[in-house]
Amino acid sequence: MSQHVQSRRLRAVDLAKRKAEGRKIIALTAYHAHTAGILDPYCDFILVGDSLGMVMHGMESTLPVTLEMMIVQAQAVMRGTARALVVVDMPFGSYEASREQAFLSAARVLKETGAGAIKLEGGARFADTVAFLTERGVPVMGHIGLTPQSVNTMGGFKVQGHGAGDEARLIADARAISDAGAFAIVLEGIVEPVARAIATDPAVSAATIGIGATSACDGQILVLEDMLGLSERAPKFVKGYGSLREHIEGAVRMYAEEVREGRFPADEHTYAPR
Ligand SMILES: Nc1nc(=O)c2c([nH]1)NC[C@@H]1CN(c3ccc(C(=O)N[C@@H](CCC(=O)O)C(=O)O)cc3)CN21
Ligand SMILES: CC(C)C(=O)C(=O)O
Ligand SMILES: [Mg+2]
Repeated sequence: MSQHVQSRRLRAVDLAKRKAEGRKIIALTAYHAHTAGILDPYCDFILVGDSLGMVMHGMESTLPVTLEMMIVQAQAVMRGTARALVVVDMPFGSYEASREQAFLSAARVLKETGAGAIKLEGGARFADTVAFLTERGVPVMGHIGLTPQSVNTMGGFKVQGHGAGDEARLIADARAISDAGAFAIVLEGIVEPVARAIATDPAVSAATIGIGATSACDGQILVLEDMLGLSERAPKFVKGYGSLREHIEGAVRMYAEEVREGRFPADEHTYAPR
């Protein structure tokens, strides 16, 4: 009898194992079906991030993003992918009020999109929420350090971990979220030695995913439009792997020129009568 090998999506539990295996976790954000499809063979997980508010909609922060916006883009990313785990950000206001609010919002995301996990921002104070969700079948990715939804209380998008007190707080945050059952934790905008201490902490069993953190993390993530060179401005931690802005501008300039001069459309772009 032949064994039928069914290809399936990676799951949160598969990524959790990577920490022990020492095989790096590759991740990028995506908000659209087609870009997500390009990433799918290369990424272990694709994050539908609430950064979509800033990247797609020109918002000044991620605060105005709604659960409905996240669900619509997560549906698009699910349609465009087959292999990668899809993780969806819980937007500001959809999970902080109570563990129950968090569960109801997370359940909507999993039911309406088919995504395999959610991500929420916050440290030790959200440990009970992480445990509540995990115990009820929702895989949770944590996110500590520079948490953009706290821009108003942080006083800007400020790198975290300066000073011994802040280091101790971040280490406690990582341990609390990990102990609560998070399968992974995003470490964003944390000074390198502190991020390294967390990523190599034997008391942190969750896989660590860095963005502006340290190469010692179990994986890395960037906002796709930033690394492609499409974003107008990108944080210092971004490496440009492409220059899409110039590429798009060049194409649009040529198109405008050809339309102006009547060189587009040419014969091959028009219909002859039958
Ligand atoms: N396009 C995009 N890329 C991101 O990485 C991203 C978003 N949007 N939106 C949500 C958050 C906001 N993020 C940001 C935004 C700005 C900085 C920034 O300008 N940081 C300063 C250092 C600030 C300080 O420590 O005082 C820098 O120079 O990088 C960092 C992260 C990360 N996330
Ligand atoms: C930057 C990543 C980690 C994120 O949370 C987002 O894109 O919203
Ligand atoms: Mg986010």
